[in-house]
Amino acid sequence: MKSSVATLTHFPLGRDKNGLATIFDKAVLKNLADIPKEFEWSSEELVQSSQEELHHGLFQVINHGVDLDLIKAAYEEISTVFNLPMSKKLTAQKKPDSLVEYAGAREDRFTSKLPWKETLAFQNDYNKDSKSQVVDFFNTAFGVELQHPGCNLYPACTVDNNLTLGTGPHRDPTGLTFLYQDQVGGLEVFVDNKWKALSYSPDQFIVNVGNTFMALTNGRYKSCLHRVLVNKEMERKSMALFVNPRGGKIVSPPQNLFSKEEPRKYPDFTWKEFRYFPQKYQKTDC
Ligand SMILES: O=C(O)CCC(=O)C(=O)O
Ligand SMILES: [Fe+2]
Repeated sequence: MKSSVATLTHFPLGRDKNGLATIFDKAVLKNLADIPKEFEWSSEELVQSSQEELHHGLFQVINHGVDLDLIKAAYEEISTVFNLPMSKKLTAQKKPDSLVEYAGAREDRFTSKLPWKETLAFQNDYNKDSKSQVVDFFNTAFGVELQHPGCNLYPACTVDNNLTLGTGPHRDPTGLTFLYQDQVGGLEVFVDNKWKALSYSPDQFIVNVGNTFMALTNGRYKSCLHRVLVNKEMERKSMALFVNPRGGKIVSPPQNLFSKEEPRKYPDFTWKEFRYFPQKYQKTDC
């Protein structure tokens, strides 16, 4: 028998009683008989990418010095938050003066081809005591950098339609994205014209080159095309740290990275102008 929720007009999983908030509730999802059409990606998007030659722009990092117990504790915290009642989570929907933002299926940004996930984003300022080389680099290049941590929960997608994605193919607009995925796996990168799965390892961070870093290196580092598959049995959680320039800082590559033979590939831009462009046109949360 088909679930009646799939017949609601605007958003198949429903809205709150004020009509403002998207309901993307794993308790409801597990009873769906069909995947709502908003979550179906086209077969091209599932298989292909562009013709250009791609370097994958992704690094797997171990020996990073982050305590595994800290990662575990962060995961427990994420579970606590995502397991809160839906009514509580919806109170953290985007408000103009809030740094915390909860969203279900990102329906606030897209109305079709939705990602099968809930997200919680927040913001923290640069830690001046940090000894990290990456932070130092961004600090030198951009003055003071801004970090956006976020976490994702991908509910199990029990209906087997082969068209639903946890996160659709996209490149992050960021400088760099640091990612941690759990044992469920599902993160894939497009390399040598194929999607390649990234295996899970408890001590592994994944670093993606984003479009801003690509522009900063005049295209020497390619930004990474990636996506996340859904899992039929298990829910998946991931944590991301998006490292970006301060809003008003102009992103411009150093002079020695371009010449007559190797001209500028991208115009100057500020992160403030740039960040909302991919949010509008691509499936990404950064
Ligand atoms: O959940 C993940 O592993 C990746 C999420 C992602 O690509 C993003 O938030 O930009
Ligand atoms: Fe991403």
